[in-house]
Amino acid sequence: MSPQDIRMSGFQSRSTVDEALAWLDGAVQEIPQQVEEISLELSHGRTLAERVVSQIDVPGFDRSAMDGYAVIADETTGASDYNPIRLQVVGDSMPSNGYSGEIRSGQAVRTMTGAPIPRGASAVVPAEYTEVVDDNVLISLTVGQFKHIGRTGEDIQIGGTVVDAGRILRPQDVAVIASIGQAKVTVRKQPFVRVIITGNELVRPGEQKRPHQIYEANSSLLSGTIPRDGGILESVRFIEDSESAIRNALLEPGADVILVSGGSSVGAEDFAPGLVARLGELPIHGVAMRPSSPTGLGRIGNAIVVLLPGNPVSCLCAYDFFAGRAIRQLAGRSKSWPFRTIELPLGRKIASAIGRTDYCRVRVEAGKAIPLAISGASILSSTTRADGFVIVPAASEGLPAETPVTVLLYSELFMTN
Ligand SMILES: Nc1nc2c(c(=O)[nH]1)N[C@H]1C(S)=C(S)[C@@H](COP(=O)(O)OP(=O)(O)OC[C@H]3O[C@@H](n4cnc5c(N)ncnc54)[C@H](O)[C@@H]3O)O[C@H]1N2
Ligand code: MOO
Repeated sequence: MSPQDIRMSGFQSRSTVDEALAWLDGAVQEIPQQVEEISLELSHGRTLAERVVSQIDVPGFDRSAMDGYAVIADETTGASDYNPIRLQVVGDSMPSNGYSGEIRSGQAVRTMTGAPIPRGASAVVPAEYTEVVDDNVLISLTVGQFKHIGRTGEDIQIGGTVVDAGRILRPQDVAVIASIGQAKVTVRKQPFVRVIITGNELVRPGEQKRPHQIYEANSSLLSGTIPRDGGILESVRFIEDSESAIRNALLEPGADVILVSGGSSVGAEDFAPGLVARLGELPIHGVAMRPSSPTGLGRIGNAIVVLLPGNPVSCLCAYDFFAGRAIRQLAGRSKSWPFRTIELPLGRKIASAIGRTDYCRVRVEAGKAIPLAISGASILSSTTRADGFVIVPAASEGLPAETPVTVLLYSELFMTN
């Protein structure tokens, strides 16, 4: 056994969650930020790396906001149902095909929504307040200057910032960038995340299993959480518990983050910790938390490696505490939790221990956060019965019933940068 080999000897000491997070954030920050230029249609949900500045005014010309008649506003003064004003219709202004002349006193131009306002006109009277009589139009509404005219640059002005860097692009952000004629944007690269699933007892869903085998669930979990956090699932590799196979999967280039599920602990077949320590570094292995205490954090070259405990709840918990946070930051998102929260009183006490952070699944019922009774780290269904979770901080010995707590809601996502 190498000096770092703790197999079958147990964790000698554990890092605190804060220490683990501090190492992780530091390691992520050392990785140079990478950006790429992509076409606009592919940019939804991506993090904008450079602010977008408009080279044009939008609209680029004064345009009609109504179907109706472009007029000289002053000439409608006093117009009403009882006192319509007669103007001569001298032409049409259509979108993309404006009226080429200039309106003079006593004239109007039939105009459509979005069409350029003819020279000389200063307002639009909507069709509802007009009546056509031969070549003339009767106007029964008094309109002020620029009424129903969309002014040049009223939406976006030349040189104005349209969307700031750091924004996770929403559909309307992408649309506004399209509206200034830009077809590409520079965004943060998404990290490639490799998932290595270890465990000789695992069988893929859909296949036959023998009595002591179990169906593999963690890759199904991670293939949902990784894209949620802005990562790209590079590959899922199902690997036998053999040192050389795990070593190859760790060393192959192409991943920014490597998640190893299972084999994180101190069992005889738990090869991953020793390998990561020897191929790179594993400064965190064993965290004072429940579940997920065997979690490991390290790196090999520029790739961040997270050892996720095999127990599915621990896998989810360790992913959310550490892996997701790293992936979000690499994707240019916030390191904070991607869940909406609510404050509720606890329905029942939660036991904990000083020095240990607890991840406690709760149901929300009748305005209270009810801790789930059966909630061991192997009870995956506890996470589907739960609405969210409460974090009991290391400084706390536990929380009595009625304590106000913050519930992080699994199904209400909240993405920020
Ligand atoms: N001496 C010690 N033993 C253990 C400790 C410890 O501190 N000292 N910690 C325990 C805790 S806590 C956990 S969690 C586990 C984590 O161990 P591993 O990461 O090595 O996980 P495995 O042994 O491979 O698996 C644990 C459990 O989960 C099932 N599993 C594994 N992978 C999957 C998967 N992809 N899908 C579904 N289920 C999976 C596996 O069959 C086991 O039942 O270590 C304890 N031991
Ligand atoms: O992380 Mo293990 O967390 O409790 O079964």
